[in-house]
Amino acid sequence: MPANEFTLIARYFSAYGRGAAVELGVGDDCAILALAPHERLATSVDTVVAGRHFPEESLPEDVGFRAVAAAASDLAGMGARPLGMTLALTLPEADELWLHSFSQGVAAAAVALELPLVGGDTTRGPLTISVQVLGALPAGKALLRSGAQVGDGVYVSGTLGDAGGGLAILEGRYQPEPEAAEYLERRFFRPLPPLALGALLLDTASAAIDISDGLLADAGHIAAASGVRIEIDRECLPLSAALQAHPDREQALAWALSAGDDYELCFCLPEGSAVPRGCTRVGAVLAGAGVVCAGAEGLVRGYQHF
Ligand SMILES: Nc1ncnc2c1ncn2[C@@H]1O[C@H](COP(=O)(O)OP(=O)(O)O)[C@@H](O)[C@H]1O
Ligand SMILES: Cc1ncc(C[n+]2csc(CCOP(=O)(O)OP(=O)(O)O)c2C)c(N)n1
Ligand SMILES: [Mg+2]
Repeated sequence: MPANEFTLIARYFSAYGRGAAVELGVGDDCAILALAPHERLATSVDTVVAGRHFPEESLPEDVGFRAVAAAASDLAGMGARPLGMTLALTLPEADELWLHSFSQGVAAAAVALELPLVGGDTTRGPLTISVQVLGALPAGKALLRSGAQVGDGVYVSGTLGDAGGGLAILEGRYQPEPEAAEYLERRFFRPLPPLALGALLLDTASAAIDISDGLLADAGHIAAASGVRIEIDRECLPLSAALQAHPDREQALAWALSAGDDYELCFCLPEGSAVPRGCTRVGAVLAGAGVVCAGAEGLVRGYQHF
């Protein structure tokens, strides 16, 4: 007999819900999560669709991991402490091999990012995966897009452009050495948004955003929300060893500026602030509007869904 939706939920999605904040997880009308006194709830949802957010032929385990990480990235961008997540899943059929592998990826991300799976929804239709994340923010603190001040430095975490390179490999547009290929594909499928860095920045950063659409586009959201101009220096962009080995530096820089899928942070710090480990200064906040980057005039900024 084919499994019904409750069997599928029990089999694949009910075992990853334990966490310090979880009072009630999968199985009732709502989950119940506890906030500490003086904390507030931060929440965000992101959907991923085959062929648009990941190649159709991706391994289900990678799809599951990536969907959770992409959603968790917004908690990092806000400085929120992860509490838990819910998963809304629309499936064309009850393919248990697919579900087993997918749920392993979700579970791996749940552990890595400390986001217990506390609830969700399972329906039939074209494959669509939505992850809602729940986080906690201390009273009066949050990393908003709107606080950048003229004179601040602009920083990013980690390295940029790796996922763009990974997608190019998956789509047959780039063939590096096997070691670089493995690293770049992993950066596409297994991003780890820097949640601890987000929380650390709550006391120092004037503004922040997670980089999902590419540095130029996402820095543009800070510039617009803060009423400032941001200048990015292409030569300062942090590139991984794998991208530095790219024979065409222009292509590597283009990925770092505009391919997106990085799930790193872009943030602004007042002059003289200590720079967190693993972060790089890439530009400055000036009076005016928009994002300027010499040498990047022709690049498309941000992924357009419509
Ligand atoms: N259908 C919608 N209804 C209400 N708010 C939405 C909807 N789609 C997006 N938003 C909100 O618009 C803002 C920008 O969305 P998006 O670009 O997806 O942000 P992010 O890159 O952080 O995921 C966010 O605050 C998001 O919550
Ligand atoms: C097959 C495939 N093609 C293209 C991309 C590139 N891409 C798709 S959506 C996107 C931006 C982020 O997605 P969005 O739904 O806008 O997420 P949000 O900004 O809301 O977090 C990027 C860079 C991809 N990840 N996979
Ligand atoms: Mg979104």
